[in-house]
Amino acid sequence: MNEALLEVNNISVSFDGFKAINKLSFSIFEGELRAVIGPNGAGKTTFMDIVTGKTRPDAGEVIWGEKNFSLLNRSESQIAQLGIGRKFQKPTVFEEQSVYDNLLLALENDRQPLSVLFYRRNQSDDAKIEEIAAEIGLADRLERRAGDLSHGQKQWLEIGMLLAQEPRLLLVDEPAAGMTLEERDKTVALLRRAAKTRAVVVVEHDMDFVRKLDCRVTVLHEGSVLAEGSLDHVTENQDVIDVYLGR
Ligand SMILES: Nc1ncnc2c1ncn2[C@@H]1O[C@H](COP(=O)(O)OP(=O)(O)OP(=O)(O)O)[C@@H](O)[C@H]1O
Repeated sequence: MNEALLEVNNISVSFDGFKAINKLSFSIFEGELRAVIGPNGAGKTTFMDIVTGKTRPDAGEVIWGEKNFSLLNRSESQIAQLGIGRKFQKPTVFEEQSVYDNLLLALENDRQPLSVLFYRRNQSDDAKIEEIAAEIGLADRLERRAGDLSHGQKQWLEIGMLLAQEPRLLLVDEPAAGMTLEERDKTVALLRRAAKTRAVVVVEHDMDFVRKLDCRVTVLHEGSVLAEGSLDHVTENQDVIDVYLGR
């Protein structure tokens, strides 16, 4: 396997004495698609909060990239700048703007405020936006108002907005929730495509969706890794059956 892109090492965090994350250690590798599953309260969201700098762990290390940067004591925006993008469960696109303008705004995010002020549409942005729109299946919806998109399309648009910032790691929280079966299948294809050129971590409860992702799975339970491997491997694990699947 490649070098670890992200390594969480022995991290713990308590809320009012309750250990939400308990000596959690695992790694994500460059260009890897990984599913993270586990029962409610297992610590999946808290794990993402720690990686993105929203929550500070009480102990442990979070190490990023080949230069082994510590992500602790870095702000959320610094961590985003280092190449970690996060997709929250609810889509947060600019409803009044077109799909094109939403993607443009995401591209502009990287630029200096002054250049945004004097912005003119240019060919390289057009090409980039068309490329992303094709990747997220919205190539024929560029002029559509984002608020008029379906729930699934909004989710894809937001993933596209994150891709515009060229993250090396994309964290995606429960993408399948609220989607039709057809939208789910398209989302699986989108995430699998996205993971060809960057690492993608997907937190998801929907087992059918996770099976279709066809990737390595990490099972969390009580803030630690309970099992890891292929979905078949972890679903045969008696501990996983006891705490998660058998309920
Ligand atoms: N800011 C907070 N303050 C207090 N308790 C918290 C906080 N954040 C998380 N917790 C608690 O930590 C535990 C882990 O929560 P977390 O949201 O990470 O689990 P999860 O695996 O994402 O669950 P779900 O599948 O329900 O989203 C839960 O018991 C939760 O109530």
